[in-house]
Amino acid sequence: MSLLEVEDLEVYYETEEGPAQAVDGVSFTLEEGENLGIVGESGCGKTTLAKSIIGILPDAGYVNNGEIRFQGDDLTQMTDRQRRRLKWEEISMIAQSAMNSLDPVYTIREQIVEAIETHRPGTGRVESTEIVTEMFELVGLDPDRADDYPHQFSGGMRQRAMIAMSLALEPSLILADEPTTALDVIMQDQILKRISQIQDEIRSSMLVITHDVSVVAETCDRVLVMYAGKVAEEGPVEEIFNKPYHPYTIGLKRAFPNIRQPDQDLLSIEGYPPELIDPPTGCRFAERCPMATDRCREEEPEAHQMNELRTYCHYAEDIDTELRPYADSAETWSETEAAQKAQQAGGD
Ligand SMILES: Nc1ncnc2c1ncn2[C@@H]1O[C@H](COP(=O)(O)OP(=O)(O)OP(=O)(O)O)[C@@H](O)[C@H]1O
Repeated sequence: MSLLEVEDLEVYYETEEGPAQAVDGVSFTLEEGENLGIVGESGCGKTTLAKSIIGILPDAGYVNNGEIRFQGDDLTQMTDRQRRRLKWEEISMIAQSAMNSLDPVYTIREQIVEAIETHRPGTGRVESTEIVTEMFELVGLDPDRADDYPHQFSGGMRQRAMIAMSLALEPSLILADEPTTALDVIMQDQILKRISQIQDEIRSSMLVITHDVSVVAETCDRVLVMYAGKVAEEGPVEEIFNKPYHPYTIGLKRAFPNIRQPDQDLLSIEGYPPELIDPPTGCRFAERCPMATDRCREEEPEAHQMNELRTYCHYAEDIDTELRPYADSAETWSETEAAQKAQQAGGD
C-alpha cells in the first residue's frame, strides 16, 4: 500500500460564472519516504491539490469527485474530527506564507506546545519544551527566541519556525507549498537542505509544490507536472529533466536556468493558461503548444508510457522519433521568430 494514493481527483471552486475546475481528474501515488515535486505555472491547481489533501479548502472549494487515500483510508470520506486528528501528527503543511499560518497572539513556543499536547495528550510540559528546543536547533533558530511572538521574527525566521512546527510531531507526510519562495537564494538553499536532513531522520514523505524547477531538482525523487488542473507528465526527476516528452515540460524546463548548460537561452512560453471555468476541449495546452494540431484541440490526450514517464500528449511517440530537435529549439517557442521563419520559408 502506498502512503498516499490520489485517484481521479476533481476539486472545483464555486464562482459566480460557474464552477472553476482547479483540479480535474488528477491521479498519482506517493510512497513512504519518497519526495514528489508538483510543478506548473501559477494557477494550475498546485495549492488546491495540497489543500484538498490536508483538508483546508476555502468555503468555495469542494471535492467534486475522486479519492485521496492516506495509509489506505479515503480522506474525502472522513469527518472533520477525524481529519483534525491527522493534521500535524500525520500530515503537516509548510505553507507559502508563514505569517498567515502562525497565530500572532501566541508565542512560537505556545503554538508548538499546543500542537504537541493536542495530539499527544500524555506529553508533559518538560518534554514538550524539550521538543521545542530540539526543533529550534534543527532548523537553525536560537531556542531562547522560542518565547517571542511571530511579529518579533524576521520573515526567514518565521519560515524556519513554521518548518519547526510542521516537523515537531514527526508527520508521515509533509506538504511543502513554495516553502522557500519568500526567502533569499542563500537562505532558500540552507532551508531546503535542512528540511531534507530532518526528513531523512524522521523518514517522512514530502509533496513539494513549487513553480521553481531547480527546487524540485534538489529535493525530489519524482515530479508531477500540472497544467490547467490536469497532469501533463509524471515520472522520475532525472527523466523529467533529461528527456521529457510533453511539450509543456520541455518548454517549462527551458524557462529556467540549467546548471549543466548555463549558456543556454532561456525561453518563455507565450500566452497564458486557459480559463478553468470553461476549459477548452482537447489538450488544455494546445493553444500555447507550437506543435499542436486539430486533433490536440479536439481530443483529450490519454496517458502514454514513455520509458518511466506517464505523458499526456497525443504525439509523445513522435517527439521521441522525430520532433525532439524541433521541440527543444528556443526558436520553436518564439512566436515572432517562428512566424518570421515561416514567412521566409514561404518567400523562398
Ligand atoms: N477561493 C477560490 N475561489 C475561486 N477560485 C479559486 C479560489 N482559489 C483558487 N482558485 C482558482 O483555482 C485555480 C487554481 O489555483 P491554485 O492556487 O490551486 O493554483 P497554483 O498552481 O497553486 O497557483 P499559485 O502558484 O499561484 O499558488 C486558479 O485558477 C485560481 O484562480
